[in-house]
Amino acid sequence: MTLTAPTAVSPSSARDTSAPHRDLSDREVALDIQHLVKAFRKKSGGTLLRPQFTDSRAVDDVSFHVRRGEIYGVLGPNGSGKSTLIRAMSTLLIPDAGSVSIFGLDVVQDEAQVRRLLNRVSVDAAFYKKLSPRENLLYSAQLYGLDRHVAEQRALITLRRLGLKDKAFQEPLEEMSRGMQQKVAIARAFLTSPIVVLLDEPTTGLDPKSRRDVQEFVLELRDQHDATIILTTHDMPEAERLCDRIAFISGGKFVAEGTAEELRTLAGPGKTLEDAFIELTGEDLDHEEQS
Ligand SMILES: Nc1ncnc2c1ncn2[C@@H]1O[C@H](COP(=O)(O)OP(=O)(O)OP(=O)(O)O)[C@@H](O)[C@H]1O
Repeated sequence: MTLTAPTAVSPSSARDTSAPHRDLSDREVALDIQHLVKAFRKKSGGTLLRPQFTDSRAVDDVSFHVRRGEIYGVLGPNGSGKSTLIRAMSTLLIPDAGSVSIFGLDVVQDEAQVRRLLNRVSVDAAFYKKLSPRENLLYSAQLYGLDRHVAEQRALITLRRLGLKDKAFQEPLEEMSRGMQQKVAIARAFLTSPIVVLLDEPTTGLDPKSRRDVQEFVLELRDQHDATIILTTHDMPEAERLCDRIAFISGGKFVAEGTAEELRTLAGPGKTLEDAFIELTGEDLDHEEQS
């Protein structure tokens, strides 16, 4: 199936839990992704001595743009290519074809400048687990070339905002819950005051309170810090609550893109976003998640 760009929006009788529609069409383009392809070599057969390999496209000819201040969601099951897309946008993977530009800078040609503009939070954030959040963040601040004092203050403000107690700032990370560690990962990403934030499944595995803390922080970033945010998720209510526009990804391809309401409308009257996802991709998000 090819990318469907919904245009006409008819009233939907489905329960509308989505973010209020904001018209961002006059804003400048923050991210422009054109025909992006990233493949990985996978063993496809042969023998132990003569293995055969084929290239499998994790991201397959994906094009989209995101406007300044927009929250853009990429919704798809496990293995659909979300993380690969985020890593290609954040200079961690070199695309095989196509381009990613961030405020006019190319992620391959202008890598150093791009890294000053963006930061990424991933579900598998790496830390020195025996050290405290404070020690981890000060170490990162040093790598970023930031003033220790400024970095510490900035990290404390973010952690407090995310609901972490000051006391936890000094405890070893290995003693903290996944939710708390994720908040530390977010605080670390914000040390550099990025204007583009790539959030790869920021709430996966979090308890409801931590999930809500993180979601509210994302909205605050958008409203108070003029950040442009790309967010991947499997979570339909999260996508509806946070995202101005959503893309459905399946098998490395964008299958549809639009506001939550537009996507629901594509599936028909009275349909939910989940119904739309199943109808447009032929996949069930929950089922994929379990498998
Ligand atoms: N470094 C790699 N080497 C080989 N194959 C990879 C690599 N990274 C990802 N893949 C493959 O690319 C495909 C897409 O993976 P990706 O991690 O981007 O999906 P995802 O949607 O983020 O999944 P999840 O929700 O489980 O994180 C999968 O088939 C995966 O096995």
